[in-house]
Amino acid sequence: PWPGLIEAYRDRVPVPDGARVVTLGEGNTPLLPAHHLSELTGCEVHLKVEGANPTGSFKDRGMTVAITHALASGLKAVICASTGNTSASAAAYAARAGLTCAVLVPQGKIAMGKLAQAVLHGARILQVDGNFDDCLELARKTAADYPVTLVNSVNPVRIAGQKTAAFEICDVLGTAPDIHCLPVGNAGNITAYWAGYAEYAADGVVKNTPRMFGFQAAGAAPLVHGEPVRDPDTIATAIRIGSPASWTAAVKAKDESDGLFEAVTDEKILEAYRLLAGREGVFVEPASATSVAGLLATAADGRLPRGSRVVCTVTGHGLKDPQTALAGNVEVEPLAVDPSAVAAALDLR
Ligand SMILES: Cc1ncc(COP(=O)(O)O)c(/C=C/C(=O)C(=O)O)c1O
Repeated sequence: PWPGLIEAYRDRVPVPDGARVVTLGEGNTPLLPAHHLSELTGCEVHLKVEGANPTGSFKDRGMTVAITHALASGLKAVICASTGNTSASAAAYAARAGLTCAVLVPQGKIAMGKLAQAVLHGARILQVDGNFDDCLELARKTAADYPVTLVNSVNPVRIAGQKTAAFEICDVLGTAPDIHCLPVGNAGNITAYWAGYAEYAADGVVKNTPRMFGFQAAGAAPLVHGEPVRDPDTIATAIRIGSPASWTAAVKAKDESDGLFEAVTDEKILEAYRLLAGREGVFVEPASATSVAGLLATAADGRLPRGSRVVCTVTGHGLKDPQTALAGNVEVEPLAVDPSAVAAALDLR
């Protein structure tokens, strides 16, 4: 059976000697061939389905390591700022470890599924009248002044855990992909992927590294503009971030990999969101569809060499944000009154 991420990559993920490993069986997520996207782009496209993690997003990869370290440190509480998924993951792993968890979330801008998770896992939820960046500043100040561990991705052990996604992709494909597409918010994940690919290449496990294609929502694209965005806004609330904490490392990953940052509109994000669920059978939250919206945009304007081996990370499960899933997307079928009505609804006549 899959032992969880730390045991699976013991020699590559640092944990304190004798530490009790806190795991929920995270990692080993599907790398799914995307037949429809491959046809559309003329590339060999795979989806790294991170919604399959225990709390429904890639955050679990970093949180198993961060909470294992926090428990070993003897401190009794952890804190994080979050647009939602980090808080859901921190709350779950803290509960598993018997630690108290405080989460700072932007008031009214957290998707319902994520809030439900933090509530049920028993986190102390503090809604901040501001955006994610304000939450992170408050979390950092609190962790500096009080005996509580900050478990945001500014904590390097989070990056150490998240780089394992790159290892899994290489272990399955036998090589690194030519191009890796992913959404970018606070920029911890693109930093972690690049660290993982570079580590595997440096150790000769793979012979190549991918170009890192980081995509941001047009209303929240500081890395694309080259300067912070004061009032970021996008329907993809998970990446509604104006000043990424891992800015420098993300730019380094983009430059070293000969990659790019590009913005995609909310409209294109929702198109990819519907296409993933409707044609590939993969239900992701809007921020996750940003990577596929970006893939399609670069394919459309000829920046994706045909036949390229591409991996798109889809970072969170669609159930995280049921409100967006149902907003204006649903033609409610008439009540099924008799078999002919059902047949009609299935166009079986
Ligand atoms: C579904 C989903 N997709 C992409 C991102 C962007 O990753 P980063 O570029 O590493 O920030 C997030 C990030 C969420 C938080 O930052 C948080 O939960 O506080 C996410 O939840």
